[in-house]
Amino acid sequence: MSVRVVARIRPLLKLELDKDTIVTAESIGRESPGSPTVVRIPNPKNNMESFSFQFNSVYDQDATQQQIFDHEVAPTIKHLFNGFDITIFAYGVTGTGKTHTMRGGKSLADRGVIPRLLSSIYRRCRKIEKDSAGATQVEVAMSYYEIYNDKVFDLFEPPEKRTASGLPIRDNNGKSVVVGLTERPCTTLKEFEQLYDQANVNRSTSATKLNAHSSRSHAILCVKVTQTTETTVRISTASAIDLAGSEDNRRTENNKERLVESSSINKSLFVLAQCVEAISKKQPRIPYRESKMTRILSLGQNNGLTLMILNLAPVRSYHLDTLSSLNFANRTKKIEVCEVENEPIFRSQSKPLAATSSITGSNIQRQPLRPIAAAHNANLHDPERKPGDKPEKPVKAFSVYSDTRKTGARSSNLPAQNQTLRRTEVSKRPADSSSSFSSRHTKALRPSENSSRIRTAPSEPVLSKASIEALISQRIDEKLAEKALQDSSTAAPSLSADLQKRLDELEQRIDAKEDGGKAEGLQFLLMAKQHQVRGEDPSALRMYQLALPFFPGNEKLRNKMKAVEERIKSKREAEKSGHSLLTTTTSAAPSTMLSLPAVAPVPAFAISKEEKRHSKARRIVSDPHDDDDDDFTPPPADADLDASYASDDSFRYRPKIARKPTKLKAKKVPVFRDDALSFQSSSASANPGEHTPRTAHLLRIINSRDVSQIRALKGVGAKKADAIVTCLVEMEEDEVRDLESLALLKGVGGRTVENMRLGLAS
Ligand SMILES: Nc1ncnc2c1ncn2[C@@H]1O[C@H](COP(=O)(O)OP(=O)(O)OP(=O)(O)O)[C@@H](O)[C@H]1O
Repeated sequence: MSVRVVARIRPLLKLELDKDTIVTAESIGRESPGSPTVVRIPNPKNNMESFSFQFNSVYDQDATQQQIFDHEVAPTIKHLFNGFDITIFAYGVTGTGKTHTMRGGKSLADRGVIPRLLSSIYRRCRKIEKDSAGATQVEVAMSYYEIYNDKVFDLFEPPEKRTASGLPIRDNNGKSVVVGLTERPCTTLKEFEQLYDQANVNRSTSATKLNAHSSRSHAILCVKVTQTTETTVRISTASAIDLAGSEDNRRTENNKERLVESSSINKSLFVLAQCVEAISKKQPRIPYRESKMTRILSLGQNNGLTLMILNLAPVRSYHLDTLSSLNFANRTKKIEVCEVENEPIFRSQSKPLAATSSITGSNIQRQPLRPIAAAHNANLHDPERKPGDKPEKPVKAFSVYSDTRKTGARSSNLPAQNQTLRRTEVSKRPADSSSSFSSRHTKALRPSENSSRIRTAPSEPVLSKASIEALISQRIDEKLAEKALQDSSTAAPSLSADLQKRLDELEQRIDAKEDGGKAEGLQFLLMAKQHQVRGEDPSALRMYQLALPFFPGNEKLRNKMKAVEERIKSKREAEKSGHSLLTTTTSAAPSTMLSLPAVAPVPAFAISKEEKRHSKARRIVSDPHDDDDDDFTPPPADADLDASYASDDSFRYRPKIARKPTKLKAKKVPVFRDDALSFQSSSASANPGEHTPRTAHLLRIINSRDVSQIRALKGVGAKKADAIVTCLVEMEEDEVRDLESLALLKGVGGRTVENMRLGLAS
């Protein structure tokens, strides 16, 4: 099923005026007036026009905490107890009410999703224990942590106990887990409240111009529910995530410390948007690993149920930020998550219960995914696939709805994404086709041998012969599916397999270098490179700008930025002169577009020329019945260069317009004299066989891309070695084939090559 997305418009704050309200909730068509599903917002270019975005539900300013909980969260609780993980996260710009929604206030009426969730969980625990006359025991334990400046900190630990690098994240059975988190058993609501309040004191919050109590971190609360019967143990987790809000630093007037926090927040949200974009475009690489938040959230990779609460401010001062958020949410709602329950562990064959008491660290106990679900989602068997077809999408445990408009969508009252169920609908279990948590009947619709075994009377043998056989065959299936997944992933599209590998290596290096600022800076550099590789120069420039504070005075970085700036400038000039039609469209962009956040958190995805032609048609002009599900795609701003860097335009996805690969151009370079051979500057790649042993050795070292080996070469320091590897990553060719090509790498030059070569023992 897809991620359930609901929007909540917060009430006006003290200094906000009613006349500035621009965001409203509306119902469509035949739906009852009491259940709005559309957010309407004016076109920033033309107030007479409006855009509308449809979600599963929309809550207006007067919606209460109770309503949000009762309609959106309460229905998920029975699924939690049926073995599904649930993820609830609040997303939105700073000051839009995420913390209010998730945590809420102290009074009963003001309590947010989290305390209500816990209250409900405890109620259900008691009921289960009572109904089973004590045969089923339910334990609740919690861990609570924050991601601050891309580092993970345990909120159950006081700040003075934190290490500078935070807690590491590891992959465990395809799940990202934080190693070394405290897990607190928590048996009553009162106990929970004490723990939670205490932990929140440790959370990084601070006053900004936009919010007196702004969260400076992403906070993740994991509630582990363990149900134990005489024969089985079933563990499921509810994760409630209060994301930090994106910020326009020109509006916040943040100081240096806030700026660093803010750029980290914005970066992680930007990566999240990139992940959503990559998923929706079925790109082979989803950049989850580029930020800790996306790794942990694993949107689209996590199993179970996912609810996103999109928090919106109603007023004009948030106009563009709100559009950005709506755009993001519009894409997110199309992500399909795999609804897989955590199978019970049979106590007779599992480790003792004590060993399963932690969901954190490496000892997480979870049954593998059901092979049928995994295989289904991994597209392992596509009978219609022909040899010449495009490569299949990479193996991820999700599938994605098409962005394209579906004809006939209006004929149904169901939210648009639920009308577009395609291939998954056929083979998925019936529960998957439901759009609403409340309408699922998991147990009844998911008969499985295991679940029937859970209900086995205690007097029966723990495992019958048939069940052992079934278990063995299930394990074999799982192993086969696992292997197929691995095989399939290695056969992922080779479009840029090599490049991909190098990027991954770079990522791993960054991961390994969790040494504070530098790793952060390297992350930005990595992202810059990725953008550059994709031909998205404005985004690359933005990332270089974000990296700059981490490498102050780095001339190379500045030069790189200059080069990118020039490239953008000339591209724009070429566009202006070559595509007058396009220019006409872009010049229509509103001036307000230029005032988008300096670090736009969410890309306003650009449209292709073809789409641009239809963009008018996509806008919904005062038509309350129009349930157009397409993205809001404002035309690109006709920004002058500098302004465009600061605009969303910088983050627009540009269709790949015949990007020129980085080729080593033949230009005049020094003549290198080796012991026996000399290579002329303009010579094509020399045959490696012609190299002297020393040159061949040097090229081998360079092509190893091993920074430590390269750094050991004469005249090459750490920075230069890094720069060389960076160039190699960006390079179109597989390897450097001769000394001339080596000298052409940025920052190398003839003298360095000569030094490197002479420094090697012949
Ligand atoms: N539904 C609501 N009812 C009443 N007040 C609200 C509501 N939503 C938000 N507020 C108020 O708006 C202000 C900002 O809300 P909150 O701190 O929850 O925003 P946020 O999105 O978490 O911001 P940040 O990302 O900076 O942490 C707070 O004063 C909060 O009390």
